[in-house]
Amino acid sequence: MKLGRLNHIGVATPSIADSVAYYRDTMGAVRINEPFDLPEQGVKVCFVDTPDSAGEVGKGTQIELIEPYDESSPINGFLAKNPAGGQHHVCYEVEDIEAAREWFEGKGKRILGPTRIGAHGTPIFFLHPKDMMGQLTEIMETPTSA
Ligand SMILES: CC[C@@H](C(=O)O)C(=O)SCCNC(=O)CCNC(=O)[C@H](O)C(C)(C)COP(=O)(O)OP(=O)(O)OC[C@H]1O[C@@H](n2cnc3c(N)ncnc32)[C@H](O)[C@@H]1OP(=O)(O)O
Ligand SMILES: [Co+2]
Repeated sequence: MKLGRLNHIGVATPSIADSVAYYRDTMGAVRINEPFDLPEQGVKVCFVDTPDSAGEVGKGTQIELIEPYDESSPINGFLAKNPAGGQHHVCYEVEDIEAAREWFEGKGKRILGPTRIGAHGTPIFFLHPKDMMGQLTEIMETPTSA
């Protein structure tokens, strides 16, 4: 498996509206996308775009703001421990999601649940933070338009 680009950093928040104000007013983000619900993943989502090395906004790593969708959200435990929110996961792209799954399985890493469709419309899976140097790690297949 070949590690791809850092697609996004997931940031858990009790309020996407408050986080949007922070990225706009304190961090000077020039493009913040419309929030949307992803009930099948138990979260509300909002992407903050950063520029790539050429300065092109929308081509760089994104900040993925995630707020619980309901009481069964997978991020409720994290927010109970970190009520103000904080860095929740890192997400790397790969060319072939099934090959990546086999790669991590072969290394004895715990995969959290099935491969499913993520917020970018491509397949994703998660790896347990205790097997990944303390970081909850999301692996996503590179979008074909990228
Ligand atoms: C927007 C859609 C999608 C995308 O396309 O990008 C997403 O990103 S969705 C993001 C939300 N979804 C997920 O996080 C799914 C995967 N997560 C899980 O299955 C669980 O959250 C979890 C990682 C298994 C944690 O479950 P939880 O019940 O909250 O905690 P535990 O008590 O079981 O935790 C065990 C252990 O791990 C530590 N921990 C928990 N979360 C994190 C984290 N985000 N980063 C680092 N460490 C984490 C936790 O503190 C426990 O440690 P100890 O206390 O030392 O036992
Ligand atoms: Co994510």
